[in-house]
Formats: sequence, structure tokens, C-alpha cells
Amino acid sequence: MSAPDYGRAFAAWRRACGADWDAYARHPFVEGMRDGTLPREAFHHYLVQDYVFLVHFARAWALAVVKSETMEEMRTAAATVDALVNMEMSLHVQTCAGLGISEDRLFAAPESPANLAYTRYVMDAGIAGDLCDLLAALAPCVLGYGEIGARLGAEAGDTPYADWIAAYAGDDYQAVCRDVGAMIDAALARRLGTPFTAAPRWDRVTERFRMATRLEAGFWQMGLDLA
Ligand SMILES: Cc1ncc(C[n+]2csc(CCO)c2C)c(N)n1
Repeated sequence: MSAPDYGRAFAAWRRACGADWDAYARHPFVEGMRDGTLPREAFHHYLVQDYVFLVHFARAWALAVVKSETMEEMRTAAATVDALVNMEMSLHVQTCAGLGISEDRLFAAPESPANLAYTRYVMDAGIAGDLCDLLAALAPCVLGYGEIGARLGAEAGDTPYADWIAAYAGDDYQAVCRDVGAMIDAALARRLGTPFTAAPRWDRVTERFRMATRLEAGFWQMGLDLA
């Protein structure tokens, strides 16, 4: 299936990062969720690490509030922090509880190096650069899960991971992806001009997107390797 429409920047970044993008969006971990062959322990390991990931991801979106230059940017970034801290993280705790993973285990989990590399890379992209650099590093996470969810929602058969797929394939999450895609396009147009793909800085922000994409693939691999 073709890529979903999450705006112009995403389409251009995705095309520029072709092989790296496919290595993430079609990683064996993802295909294992699709056909149900992903080992349970790998999914559980991923979920525990993902809790730690969400903590740092919320911090990175809080940095997007700091780096905002318009009220609209600030509202989107602040709403994302709120959704992560007050909804996603408690949902995550509930999901894990349903699978027999206690909150104590989540809190006690030592952070894996692949997890640390990814989240601190995103944070540093934002600290060293402006909102464009930060959003380019955040985009593979937000929009990649949208694309993966949409594809698996259409392709998956009977799989124990149907709930995970439904959450990201659903209309609510797909609308979040379109909103974030529009925010990214507006933020780039404001700072890089239009067309932003012709701006001197375009290649540098594309490299932020590429590295974050590679680190997302590393996160799936960490799940498979129980690393
Ligand atoms: C490694 C990893 N990458 C991406 C996501 C997806 N994700 C994280 S926060 C969020 C909400 C929107 O900002 C979404 C979809 C994840 N859970 N774990």
C-alpha cells in the first residue's frame, strides 16, 4: 500500500530516506506483529522499554514548547505533552498490567542503550537546533507508527497484537498524524521558506529525520534481541 498523507515534509523525508525508512517501517518486529509470529517475550521487553521511552519523549515535546515561536506551535506541543503524560503513560501502565507486567517492574527497568541513544539524540537535536531540527527528529516516531498502524490495520490477519495495531490504525491516531504533519509543514515554511525542500538547511534537517529513523529500527531490534 502507498504511504499515508501526513503532509509535504513527511513525504519528502520518507522518499529521501527510502531504504532506511523501509528498514524501520517493515522491520521483522513489525512483520512479526502483523503475522502473529513475534515472540511474547520480545513484545513484553519492548513494552517495558517503551515506558522509559515515553518519559523521555514527553520531555522532548516539552522542549518543543520552549522552541515554539507561535501560539499555535505552542498549543500543539503543549497538548502533546499533556496527552503523553496524562493519557498515554497511564494507558501504557494499564496495558502492561493486563499482560502481567507490574508497575514496579516498569519503574525499575534499566534503560537499554538503544533506548537511551534514541531519546537523547532527539533531545540533543532540539537543544542544538531550532524547532525544525527537533520536529525532524520527532517525526519518525509519531508518523512512522501512523504508517505502520495503517498498513497493518489493512494487512494483518489473526494476530495476538491486534489491539496494538488497532490503536495506531484507528481514526483518532490517524488524525493526530495529520495534525502533527501539518504542524511540521507550517514550522518548516516559517523558518526555511517555501518550498522548504529548496532551502540550504533542508539536507541537514533531513539527516535528523534519517538518524531518528535508524534509531527507531534499532529500537525494534532491541525488542527482538531482548537487549
Ligand atoms: C519507540 C517508540 N516509537 C514510537 C512510538 C509511538 N509513539 C510514542 S509517543 C506517541 C504519541 C504521539 O506523540 C506515539 C505514537 C512509541 N510508543 N515507541
